[in-house]
Amino acid sequence: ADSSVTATPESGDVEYTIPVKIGTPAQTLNLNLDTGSSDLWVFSNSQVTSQLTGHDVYNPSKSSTWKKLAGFSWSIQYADGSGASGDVGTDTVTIGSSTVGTQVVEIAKTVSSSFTSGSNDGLIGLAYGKLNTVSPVQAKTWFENIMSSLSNKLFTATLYHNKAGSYDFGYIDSKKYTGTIKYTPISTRSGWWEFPSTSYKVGATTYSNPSTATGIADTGTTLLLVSSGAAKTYYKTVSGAQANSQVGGYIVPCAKSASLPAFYFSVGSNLASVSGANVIYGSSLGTIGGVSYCFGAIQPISGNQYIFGDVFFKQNFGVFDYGRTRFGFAPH
Ligand SMILES: O=C(CCCl)NNC1=[NH+]CCN1
Repeated sequence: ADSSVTATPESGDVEYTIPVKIGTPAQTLNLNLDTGSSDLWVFSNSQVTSQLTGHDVYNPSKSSTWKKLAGFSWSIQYADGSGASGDVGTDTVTIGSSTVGTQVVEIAKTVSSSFTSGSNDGLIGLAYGKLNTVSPVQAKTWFENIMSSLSNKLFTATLYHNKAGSYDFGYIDSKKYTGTIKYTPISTRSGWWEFPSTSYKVGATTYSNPSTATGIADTGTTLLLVSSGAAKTYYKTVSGAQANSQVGGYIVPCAKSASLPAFYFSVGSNLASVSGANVIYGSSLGTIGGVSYCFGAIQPISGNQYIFGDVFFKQNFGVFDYGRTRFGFAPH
């Protein structure tokens, strides 16, 4: 059955979690819906208790429908250096009113410090199953398991700054965006929701990326990670902006002044944009010369696979169309 679930921004819009019901009776955990990975893993009672403070925990021994997969394991490292690993089983997993009766659930035995101190109780990865880390047999994602029961094999993302949004499964709610949805074919070779991103625009000038440059639509990444050239070109136009090695990236004056232009970047053959106001990320890091500075939402990444994270989705409705191997967006 098609369904919708609330997407809650964790502090500072660092990530967006959804309530996921696992097992019988249902144990509800708040998972980070991550279109940049493909493992469904949860905090569990297999971890040392010092890792569990402040988290909801899945205890498979309390679920009558849990089945352990003996000899299976998982271990994942994310691009931001965080990671987790543990054991594997199956159980019933419900999001909204959509239930997969036998979903591979990866229970954590250990997680890295950023997860211990973070606000999620695990991740639900909705990229392609080919990125799943379960061994010796890779697992399908929850979406790959549910999609044949949906009206359309797609899900959409509607995220906001500091306000509850939603993920919808199986349908497109035309009230959630403006204008028309622009689609681009996805190349599934890598397993990510990946498409060409060969240009960007700052002010009136359009610049080229390498012809092989791509971007991925990644709700599990907080910011907009672009080429070093694009970041440099953008911040050159922002009075007061600077690359700050102490902070580890570009910082900008927090005052929402008009001097922050929009940043445009190609998603396939269409241009997407992030407004200047959305380039100011989080709250003040401190003052320099009496001016309070904030972290920039546009930051450089090495290589030519850019990562369009939550900053993109705070301004654009996203359509992950698995059935037609395409990604679509429209301003919201
Ligand atoms: O790992 C990535 C980048 C894929 Cl290129 N996104 N997803 C994620 N989940 C937790 C931290 N980051």
